[in-house]
Amino acid sequence: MEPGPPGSSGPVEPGPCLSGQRGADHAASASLQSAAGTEPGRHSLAVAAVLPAGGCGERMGVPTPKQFCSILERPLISYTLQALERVCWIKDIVVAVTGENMEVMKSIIQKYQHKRISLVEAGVTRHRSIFSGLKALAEDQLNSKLSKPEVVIIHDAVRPFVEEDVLLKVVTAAKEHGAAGAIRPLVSTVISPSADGCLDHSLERARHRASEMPQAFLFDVIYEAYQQCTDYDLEFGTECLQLALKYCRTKAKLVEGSPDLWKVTYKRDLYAAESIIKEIISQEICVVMDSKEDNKHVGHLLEEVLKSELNHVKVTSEALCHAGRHLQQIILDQCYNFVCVNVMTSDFQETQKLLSMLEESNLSILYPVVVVSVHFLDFKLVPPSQKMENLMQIKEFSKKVKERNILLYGLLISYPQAFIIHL
Ligand SMILES: Nc1ccn([C@@H]2O[C@H](COP(=O)(O)OP(=O)(O)OP(=O)(O)O)[C@@H](O)[C@H]2O)c(=O)n1
Ligand SMILES: O=C(CO)[C@H](O)[C@H](O)COP(=O)(O)O
Repeated sequence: MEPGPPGSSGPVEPGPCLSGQRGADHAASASLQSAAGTEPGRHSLAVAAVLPAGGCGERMGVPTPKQFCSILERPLISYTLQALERVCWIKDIVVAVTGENMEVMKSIIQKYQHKRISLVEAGVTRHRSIFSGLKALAEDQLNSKLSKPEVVIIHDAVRPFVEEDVLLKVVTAAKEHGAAGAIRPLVSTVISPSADGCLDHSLERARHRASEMPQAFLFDVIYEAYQQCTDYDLEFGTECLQLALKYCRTKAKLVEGSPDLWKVTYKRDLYAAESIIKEIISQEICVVMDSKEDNKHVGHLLEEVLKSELNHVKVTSEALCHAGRHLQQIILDQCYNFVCVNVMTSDFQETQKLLSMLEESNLSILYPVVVVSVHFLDFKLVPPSQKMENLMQIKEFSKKVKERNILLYGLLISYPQAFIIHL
């Protein structure tokens, strides 16, 4: 089966793998170590993850398994992998994929430069796929580059919005209780029908919860539970926490999760996921200026206009020329939109500086970063050949940084005309 959604668009531009750590990672990492009763720098808790990705997505109703459907030109599973991969304390990520989709998965790993991933053959049910992943992590595997973790996270490949804090919560709770899982309040009431299709009984909604993912387990607990499972469990079971309870008498700790943990199931969920990503990346705009002192800098005026026009968007401004410490922080705080206003020069040095900072930050690994480079030219004084040169230069930069998931647009302004070049 070929990857790509119904009517899927052109090639996907990869974002490289995050190599550095963000501040949040350090904090989470440190608290994981302390929760695990270890000290930073010494032996820390060994954590791995198993991602079942062997389903066919029947409910989505499209030929492509949903984990390979594209959202903003990138396969769904790549978002989920990246969300786990950026958590530095997850050592190995084992993905269960059908033999049929093994090559597709390999090409996604290569294209998006995913790291720390091992592939195993999925089973015919989700439980069998998870068991296959756990077997690969068990210590009795010959010639395996994987080692048995103390705690294993299980997370569906089709839940792309998993944050580090919930992973940390389930892992620390699993360390203490043996098992833990994310839950959400029920949206609808659960009822039980009788054989004749009539209501038998209804559950009190406030007393029940929806079980979501991620879940985490002491590896020995969940592996033992899967080894003892009946074929019926493996065929029809839908709840890993239940297996730990049934076969290891381990009562899972339940952890409140965020609404974004829901599982992409129906076609409309792909649109919902796309909207969530767009919302995440459109929360802030930073106007970058090429001079600090000038209060009348057109960048300040633009900032004011954007503030009054875009009510729900945080608008900040920062000068690039003063070592950019604040700008570094804005990038670290995950601002995805920049308008670089150049009044002092008509060359692209300032924009290039910003692009270098963005490239170094790895911000664009998960989601695209947009940069609009604004330049003022007096078209009466500047010969057409220079205008052309400027346009070509923006186009060249744009091509180069697109490979890094940075979308560069150029705006050359001369009164009274304005050109926007959509590159
Ligand atoms: N034999 C299977 C079946 C499911 N899964 C995975 O389990 C997760 C959650 O399952 P579900 O949402 O039910 O996925 P599908 O089985 O693909 O969907 P459907 O039930 O609509 O066919 C998905 O990441 C899916 O790929 C798996 O690894 N192996
Ligand atoms: O929600 C879950 C955790 O309990 C699972 O994702 C769910 O049970 C998967 O089941 P299915 O493959 O039947 O959709």
